Amino acid sequence: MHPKALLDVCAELVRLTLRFEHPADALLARFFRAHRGLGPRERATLAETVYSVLRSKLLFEHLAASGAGPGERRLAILGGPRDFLMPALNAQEKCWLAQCDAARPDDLPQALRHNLPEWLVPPLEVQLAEGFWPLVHSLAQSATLDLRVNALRDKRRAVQEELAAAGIAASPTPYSPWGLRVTGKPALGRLDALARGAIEVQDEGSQLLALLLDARRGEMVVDFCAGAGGKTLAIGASMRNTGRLYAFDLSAHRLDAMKPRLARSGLSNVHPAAIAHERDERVGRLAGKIDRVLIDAPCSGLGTLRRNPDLKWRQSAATVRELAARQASILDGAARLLKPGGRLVYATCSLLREENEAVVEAFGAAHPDFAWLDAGELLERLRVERARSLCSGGASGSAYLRLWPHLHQTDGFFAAVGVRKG
Ligand SMILES: C[S@@+](CC[C@H](N)C(=O)[O-])C[C@H]1O[C@@H](n2cnc3c(N)ncnc32)[C@H](O)[C@@H]1O
Repeated sequence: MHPKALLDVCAELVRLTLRFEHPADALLARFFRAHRGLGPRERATLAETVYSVLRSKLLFEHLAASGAGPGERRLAILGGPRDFLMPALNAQEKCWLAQCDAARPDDLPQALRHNLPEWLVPPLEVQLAEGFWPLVHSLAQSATLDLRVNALRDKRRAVQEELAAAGIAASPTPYSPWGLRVTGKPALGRLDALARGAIEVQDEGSQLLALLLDARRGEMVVDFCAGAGGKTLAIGASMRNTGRLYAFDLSAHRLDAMKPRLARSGLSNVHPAAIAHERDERVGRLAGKIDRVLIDAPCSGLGTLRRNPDLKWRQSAATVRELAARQASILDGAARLLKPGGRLVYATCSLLREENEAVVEAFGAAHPDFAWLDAGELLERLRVERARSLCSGGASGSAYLRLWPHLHQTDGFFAAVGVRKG
């Protein structure tokens, strides 16, 4: 496609994305399905432009206030990869872009440097203090590409060698015993390791949540908010394909997406089931019978801003408040499943205390029949390197798993581990 035409398409996609009617990744996927003729380079340019505009929206809107032509075209010019789009610009646009590039970030107001919505800044500043700006900088980077090796199928070392033979460099993840971190963003679609279920794409942080549940052979386990099964697959493998693993979710559609992954993985201990709500009859029937429950609660997703920068504009203080109420209700419903001595892991990919510590601490205050385990100590016992550096909170300073992009190069995650007293 000629750069001029490509810039027009970039501008149109920016316009559609900034309506925030659909998640950016879904919008792009639909657009690419409808325009199958687009090559990999063109797709990459379009995606990079849209994501860059979402990441730096406040700054770009400020810069785009000068210049001429439609606003979304100016935003697309600011966000687009320079080498590819430069030939599409007229002389006036080139001159304007050079002026924009000359703006010194340090001279700009804070909001144009952090590019976060106003409501999100105080809770992050309070929590992170001097870590606030390192977090901001890490959110401007793209996320790493991590794989989880399915221990039922292969050893991590063997898969690493297989990838190397295919020209893909990968090294063991620093914390997860199952993970490989791939160098760059190679296409993985045609790899035999993927087809035979030896690997799944999964952020190292997600792997650590499944590890923390520590589900054992022969146990009765529930993945309460299983979605398309990212963590279900990891838990099923850690149970060595024994026992019974129920994968619950409200969305039958998401559970359906788990099926081909399950088939590849070789797991036969997983039982997906759609539930209507957290007090569903199915949940009631299993009350008091379950050894371990993972509650990977629906959340604001603010820990995944490197991958989903639109979330910071789609969420608000009000949606976070609503989510916190839903999370409390789901935790309450799911906890009933546990038998005495049974363990729950409550987890989110949110950065906010309101969806994390506050939910768990309110639940703890209302349920004296639950004791709380130290996540740092548990991960240490599971032989995770520098386990306590992944955790914070409580008297020990390592009560909760608390992963941050700027500290751990994972998505942001929270997890707390509770046990029903015997
Ligand atoms: C964070 S996502 C889960 C991601 C999934 N565990 C994974 O690893 O791929 C949260 C999921 O919770 C589901 N959900 C929302 N409300 C629920 C409820 N009341 N009971 C069970 N699942 C629920 C959503 O449909 C969504 O799939």
